[in-house]
Amino acid sequence: MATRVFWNNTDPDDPLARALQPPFDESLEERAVRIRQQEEAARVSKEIDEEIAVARKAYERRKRAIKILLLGQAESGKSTTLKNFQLQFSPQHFGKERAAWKTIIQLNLIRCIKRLLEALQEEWESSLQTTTASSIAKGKGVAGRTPTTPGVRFSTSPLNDHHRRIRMRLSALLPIEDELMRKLLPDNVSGGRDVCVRAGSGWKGVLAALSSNSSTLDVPRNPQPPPLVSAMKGASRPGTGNSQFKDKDNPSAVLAACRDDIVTLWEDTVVQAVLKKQNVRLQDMPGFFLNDAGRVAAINYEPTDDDIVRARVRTLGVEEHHFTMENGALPGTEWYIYDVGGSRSVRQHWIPYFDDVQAIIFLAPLAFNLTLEEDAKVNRLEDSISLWREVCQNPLLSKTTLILFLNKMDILQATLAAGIRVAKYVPSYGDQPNDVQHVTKCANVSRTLSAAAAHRFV
Ligand SMILES: Nc1nc2c(ncn2[C@@H]2O[C@H](COP(=O)(O)OP(=O)(O)OP(=O)(O)O)[C@@H](O)[C@H]2O)c(=O)[nH]1
Ligand SMILES: [Mg+2]
Repeated sequence: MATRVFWNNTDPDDPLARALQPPFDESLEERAVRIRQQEEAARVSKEIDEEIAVARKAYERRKRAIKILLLGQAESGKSTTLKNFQLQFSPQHFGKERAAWKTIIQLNLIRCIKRLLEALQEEWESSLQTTTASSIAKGKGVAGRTPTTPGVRFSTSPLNDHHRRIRMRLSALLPIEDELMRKLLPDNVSGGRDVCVRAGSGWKGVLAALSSNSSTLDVPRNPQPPPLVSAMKGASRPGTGNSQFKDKDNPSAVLAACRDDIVTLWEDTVVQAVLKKQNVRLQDMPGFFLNDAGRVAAINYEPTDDDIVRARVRTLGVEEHHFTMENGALPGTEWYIYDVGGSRSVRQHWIPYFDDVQAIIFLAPLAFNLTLEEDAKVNRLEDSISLWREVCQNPLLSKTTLILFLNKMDILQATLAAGIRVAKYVPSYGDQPNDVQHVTKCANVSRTLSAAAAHRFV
């Protein structure tokens, strides 16, 4: 058998060749061992050569690929832009992630329900009163009942026992949320009201596996009566072989069991009045799916493309998305899109990506009446403007193409149509007309920035 050796110099004066010479008195066994070692060394060397060739090819491919960095404050729409891009130009890749998004959408719905239940709880607590002789005389009491003894606590809320019962049943969704969040973020980072994911943690794989496992569970197609009730009473125990134990950990089954309650509670006029009174606009929450609850909470729910685009996860860190364009102007080209977290505490992680991308797409939502979630003193529009200014003036980006997307136009139009005045929230806006055209012009500060103006697109 031919043996490949590292060093093939047979010059007797060469010190390395001399050192590698087999000893004169080498036995047959020693020779066999030596040859085996040489063969092993040759195999390892070949493997290393192949790995280097693969890495070089990947490096060349990456060098030729189009690399884009998405920037902007939290909730500016970076991940949504990425999803829209994938949906448009790489639909097969987009479709493969459907299972992971299903769980995120279910979590988004559960978060909305949680906020709704909190608002109801606040209403009950704020309406609690203690009877006094005068309140009894006025006939005040719990819906339809008049307390007759002074010192008894009662509620003056229009919410009644029917709402209370629904709320109790829906509270079974909360442990599901905790459990899913533990699987998504084992280090338990709080994302405030949002579902969070850590970049590079393989969260889509974790969720896709969860989603396919839960669809193979023995779940009732028409959960009547809801399995949830027995789960809440602790009737199902592990090891009993009762499929209802599995159901209580399965988001699809629990949501299906709660579906009618969710729809009933959300559509209830008294509940809507309470939300209005408390100034709680759940429809403005990122990842709002209560209007779709009948569909999303169905046992056989499959997310639509639109659901996936609307789903909300807060990005922590920087996520690299690599895909090949399937259609469009450049089919077959490889793209790397970096999606970053936008909240103030994570913006320092953007810098290492600055010198490796050809273009930056900067998302600036025209949310003039909102403040940052991480700092309620900072107006979102003003933050976007100063952030865009910093990006434009960064010397590391002097050769990078910068593209400004003025985002969430639909929200701007609705806000202006509701008569909300920009100057009230952004004093520097002055007495300019309160219309889309002027707000857009105000946000487009790039015109005033001198640095590398040739590379700015708006
Ligand atoms: N109405 C409306 N909503 C939008 C638009 N673009 C994005 N959204 C919503 O805004 C929310 C935040 O969008 P994301 O894309 O998750 O924001 P992000 O910039 O990635 O946020 P972080 O990951 O926290 O930095 C989501 O619920 C989106 O559905 C838009 O043009 N109009
Ligand atoms: Mg994001």
